[in-house]
Amino acid sequence: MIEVRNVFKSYDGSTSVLDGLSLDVKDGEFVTLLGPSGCGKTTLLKMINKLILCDKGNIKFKGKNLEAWDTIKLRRSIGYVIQQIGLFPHMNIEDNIGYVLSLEGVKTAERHEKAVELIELVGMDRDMLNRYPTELSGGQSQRVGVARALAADPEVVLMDEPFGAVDEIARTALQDELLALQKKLGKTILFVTHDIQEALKLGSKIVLLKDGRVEQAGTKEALLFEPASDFVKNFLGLKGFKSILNEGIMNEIYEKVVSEHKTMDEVYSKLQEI
Ligand SMILES: Nc1ncnc2c1ncn2[C@@H]1O[C@H](COP(=O)(O)OP(=O)(O)OP(=O)(O)O)[C@@H](O)[C@H]1O
Repeated sequence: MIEVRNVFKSYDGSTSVLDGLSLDVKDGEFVTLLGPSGCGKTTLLKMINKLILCDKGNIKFKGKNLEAWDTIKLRRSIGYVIQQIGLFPHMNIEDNIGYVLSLEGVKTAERHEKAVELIELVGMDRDMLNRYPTELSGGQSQRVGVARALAADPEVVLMDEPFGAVDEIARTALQDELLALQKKLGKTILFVTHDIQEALKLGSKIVLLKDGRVEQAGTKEALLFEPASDFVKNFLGLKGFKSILNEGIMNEIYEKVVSEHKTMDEVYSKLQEI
């Protein structure tokens, strides 16, 4: 779906932000892009959406070079969700979601139908369509951002720290819903995050960037158990392990310990046993 080959980018003509980056995103894949602040994650997403151009290298979308794509057509095939989702404050939620469709000349009744379908798809009540952006919580705004990005039925959705500004409970719910949504719709997703647990939870493939290049790409098991470098090992570290344990093992340990009413000493020796 997306092929990035040996891409270079410098904003100031001397420091490389992307430094020979290559990356593949396959049809239906959920790829999470992880890396230290400033390593070029947002730059790469903007490049795929033709918001900025690379200095050298090549990017293909569906087998065709980006230069050969009509920019408007490309952007309609690629949904884009960012942290400050930028809903239009003077439009209600229905019009926000249907904005791209209105540009395409889709009639009001059809836009309404689509907005109802999408708002319910992202787990919100259709009554919310009449509200204005200032009347929504942070988590609800992000859901609307996802609904809006899906309105033109894009094949790919680029997401740049979409859940960065919401609290942990809303964030966990949004992550679970996004996973369910991706399973249902089969969209290809490229998701930027600086949160290690989020990257490992969501991605079927995790790509760790360092200094504008891919340090390692693979499943979470590959990155955790076969790190390509000390950087990968140290970057994922204990947080990475904890996020695997979260998926059941921690629960099992907790249930075991709680149900057996151990004293702290007993708990400690039990944990050592495990
Ligand atoms: N328009 C710009 N002009 C000049 N420098 C820029 C511009 N946009 C980004 N940069 C610089 O390029 C580098 C990479 O930025 P980018 O936003 O791609 O990183 P990132 O990995 O997404 O970072 P973060 O995790 O902090 O969001 C940074 O050093 C940033 O300061």
